[in-house]
Amino acid sequence: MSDFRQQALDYHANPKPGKIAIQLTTSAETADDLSLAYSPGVAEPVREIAANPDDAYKYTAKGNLVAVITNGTAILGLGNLGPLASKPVMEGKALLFKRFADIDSIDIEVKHRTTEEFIDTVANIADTFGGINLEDIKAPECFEIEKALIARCNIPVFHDDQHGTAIVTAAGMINALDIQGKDIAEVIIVCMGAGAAAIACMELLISCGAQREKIYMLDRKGVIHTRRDDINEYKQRFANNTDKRTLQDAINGADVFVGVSGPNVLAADDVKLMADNPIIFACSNPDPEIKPELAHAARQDLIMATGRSDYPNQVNNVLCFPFIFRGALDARASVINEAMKVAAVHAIREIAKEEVPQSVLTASGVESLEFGTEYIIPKPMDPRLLPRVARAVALAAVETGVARVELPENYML
Ligand SMILES: NC(=O)C1=CN([C@@H]2O[C@H](COP(=O)(O)OP(=O)(O)OC[C@H]3O[C@@H](n4cnc5c(N)ncnc54)[C@H](OP(=O)(O)O)[C@@H]3O)[C@@H](O)[C@H]2O)C=CC1
Ligand SMILES: CC(=O)C(=O)O
Ligand SMILES: [Mg+2]
Repeated sequence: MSDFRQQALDYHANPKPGKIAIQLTTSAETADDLSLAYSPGVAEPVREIAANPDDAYKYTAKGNLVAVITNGTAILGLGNLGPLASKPVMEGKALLFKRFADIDSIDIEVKHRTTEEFIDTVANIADTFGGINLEDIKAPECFEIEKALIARCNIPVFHDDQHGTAIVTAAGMINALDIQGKDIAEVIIVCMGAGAAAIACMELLISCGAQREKIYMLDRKGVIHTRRDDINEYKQRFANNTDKRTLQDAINGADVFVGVSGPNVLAADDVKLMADNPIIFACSNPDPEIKPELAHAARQDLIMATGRSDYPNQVNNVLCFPFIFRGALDARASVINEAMKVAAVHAIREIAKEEVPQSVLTASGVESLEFGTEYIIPKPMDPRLLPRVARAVALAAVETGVARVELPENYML
């Protein structure tokens, strides 16, 4: 067994199995404590909440509690390995919520027969939580699931693989285009993958100025074009009126490659076909569409990003979901809307242009980081992400009328 594999297994097995636990927040030592925490004292908040459901935010952990919910149908780029196998990833998301935004979170892996059954299961438990982070649910079901749950729940429901990924991709892409001297409205974009992450990433890039007809989206069968009759309604939106059929057809002369598909689908020879100063976001986890070493060997003028922590330029939804939920929970937003997402894009990308704190350099094991080809986006452990992104998101919630509490004027300042 490789050293790294054993290290990863040991990390998950020790000192206790898994990565999260529950901690008490009040004293529960004495008989007096117990009479308050449990019977008879617990009856008092029960009565209050029964009379006024909003008091659940006052007397329970609801307001700082996010459920990470999956059915395990698209676990990273590993595919449909079922709910139980997805548990380490979901515990990982809970770890990240706590580590980066002090949000308590619990993973819930749901077995189900039909999409309706999944939706019912989540909708029926939603009131327990302050927010729901849907994770690793494959397309196209993920679109219907998220839409139905947003309609049925009065707390934010956010499919991280769609919107978290799109927000971070847009933030990194705007900066990368800036560095490469390219105009988002002019660039030819190849998107490998046509699932949850791909559709959301391309829609957000279009909102940021990219031209739909300059996007070539590919699934396992090749380019999605207007003469295909085997594509769902979500892929249909990206059907390009083109004669291009293969990855090689599409990437010839392309400025940008965004990979949200699977491992090793982009060859060094494909990279050589791209336009000058190309950008490659190979975001499949754990193994990217192309290894950075191979891509850099093929092109000197490249900006390269992956979803991983062990290469420069980590384009990963961890840069978004803890912070966007912090802002949404603090504003008690009823939803996470477009304005909140766009606010997150700009808050994230601006940080990369500023001087990097020493704590980030130390945690990254480097002497310096400066906005440029090897540093297009902040590191996840950057302490500025929490206040900046949460504030931008919460203010956007207030401005768009979805906040349900007043924010202190100096919130996160
Ligand atoms: N870095 C990050 O932050 C994130 C990265 N991702 C990565 O994106 C990938 C997709 O995730 P997600 O969108 O949630 O999953 P989905 O199952 O919703 O979509 C997967 C898509 O990728 C396509 N695909 C898979 N393998 C290949 C291949 N070999 N060649 C071409 N297309 C392929 C599928 O094609 P078809 O439609 O034909 O089946 C499908 O369109 C994963 O690798 C995941 O790790 C996802 C979220 C965040
Ligand atoms: C990062 C992530 O959410 C994924 O790869 O699915
Ligand atoms: Mg995911």
